[in-house]
Amino acid sequence: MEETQPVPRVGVVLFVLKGKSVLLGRRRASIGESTFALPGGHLEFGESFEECGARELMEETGLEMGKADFLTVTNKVFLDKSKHCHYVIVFLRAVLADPNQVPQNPEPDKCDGWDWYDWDNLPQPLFSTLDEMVRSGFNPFPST
Ligand SMILES: Nc1nc2c([nH]c(=O)n2[C@H]2C[C@H](O)[C@@H](COP(=O)(O)OP(=O)(O)OP(=O)(O)O)O2)c(=O)[nH]1
Ligand SMILES: [Mg+2]
Repeated sequence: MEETQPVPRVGVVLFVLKGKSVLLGRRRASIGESTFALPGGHLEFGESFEECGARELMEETGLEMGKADFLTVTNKVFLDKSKHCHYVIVFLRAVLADPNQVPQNPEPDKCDGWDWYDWDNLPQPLFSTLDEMVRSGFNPFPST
């Protein structure tokens, strides 16, 4: 039988911003279990980064994405417990199509729920990639 070699995967992750707040949810997933993370997921065949971000946001929170811009990219190997993965993650900054939309939690097996958190008072623990970005001084807000 042919053996499948592990390969790097591409993820698209969103900093959804509202005022000075960012949308986070506590993960229920093997990587980053119980940590606060941004919405996002795996890029599917043929998708643009924006299409992937909008699809993942809708699937995970029921929210409709508005304008989105490229922010940064990371290249990270996760050696979590028994699961080893390698991700290239494209981070987008996004706003909601309608800022009055309220996040839902259609995937309760994957997330405890979504809420807005002040950037200057983020919850802990943060998902490792996000934690590293915050510690390095990364700021997703547009410079005025
Ligand atoms: N959702 C999310 N993923 C992140 C963040 N930072 C980061 O490096 N990632 C990486 C690790 C994740 O395993 C990978 C893909 O995101 P995900 O696990 O949410 O993927 P998904 O929604 O498609 O999940 P699934 O359907 O496979 O369960 O992106 C983050 O803040 N949020
Ligand atoms: Mg996800």
